[in-house]
Amino acid sequence: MGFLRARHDEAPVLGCDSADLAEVEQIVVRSGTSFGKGMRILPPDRRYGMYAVYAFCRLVDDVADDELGDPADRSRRLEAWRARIARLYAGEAHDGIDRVLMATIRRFDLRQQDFNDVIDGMEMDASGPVVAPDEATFDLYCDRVASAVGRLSVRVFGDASPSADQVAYHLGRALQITNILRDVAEDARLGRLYLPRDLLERFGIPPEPEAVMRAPRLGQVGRILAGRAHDHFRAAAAAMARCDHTAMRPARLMGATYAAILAAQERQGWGTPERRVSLSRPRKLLIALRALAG
Ligand SMILES: CC(C)=CCC/C(C)=C/CC/C(C)=C/COP(=O)(O)OP(=O)(O)O
Repeated sequence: MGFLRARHDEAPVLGCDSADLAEVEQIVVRSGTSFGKGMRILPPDRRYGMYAVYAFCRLVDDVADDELGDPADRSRRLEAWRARIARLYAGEAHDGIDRVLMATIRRFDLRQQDFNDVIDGMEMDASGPVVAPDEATFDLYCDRVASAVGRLSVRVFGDASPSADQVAYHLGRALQITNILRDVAEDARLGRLYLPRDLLERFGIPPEPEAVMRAPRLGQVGRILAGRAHDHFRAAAAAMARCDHTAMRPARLMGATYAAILAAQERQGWGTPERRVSLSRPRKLLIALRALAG
């Protein structure tokens, strides 16, 4: 694993063992996440720090999504994660993921509250399923599962300013709303429905996953939520302009990738939610080149 060190006389990445670093990296690689490229462009300490944050998110998300366990079992496992995070802040690490996470927390001064917010968001799924939440719950969910990840991420990227937290607030919501619109069918198969109840009611759509899939007026809801996502993408770009330009490169790339997914969804329309939109490889490359040139 010598490739994790640039030169023999250089300090190891985050002061961690290469086997521990490889463990968090593997979780990211196996996930095939759309956000992988955004992480890979970072310098080594920040890159592996982001891998650790993503690995944490993936693992708690897997608990929330585990259909084999019952809600009480999932909640217990999420509480175990909360205790595990508390132990990291007390200086206690037991395995490779713990060690890289602890190094990341210390190096980038990450806040325990943000980890707990992510766990609280997963708990909403674990004890759920979430079905047509009211607007306040919808916003809280987006804050916990996406903006809290953003609050951890911007610090790892290299900007801990209030403007960077504004980027996390808006970009997190923009990404999550886009993700919800793209994955309506996949979520419905799991009995989940993240579209806000108030909007569904406004267009006479029953707040049930299967009904939403067949609703002729789903497009009305889709267009309103897409409009909100665009507003958040714009507000995130305005906040980014007040941040460290280099630090925000991954945020620009992640935003551009998901903005393109939203645009593809809008082009496809809202009548065939079971057709999940995706971006071709050349398209992704072009998006990356444009986002990084800016
Ligand atoms: C500054 C800032 C806001 C940084 C980004 C924070 C961030 C990565 C939030 C994630 C929200 C989200 C839509 C997760 C889905 O991930 P996934 O890996 O399942 O996505 P995929 O299905 O598209 O691959």
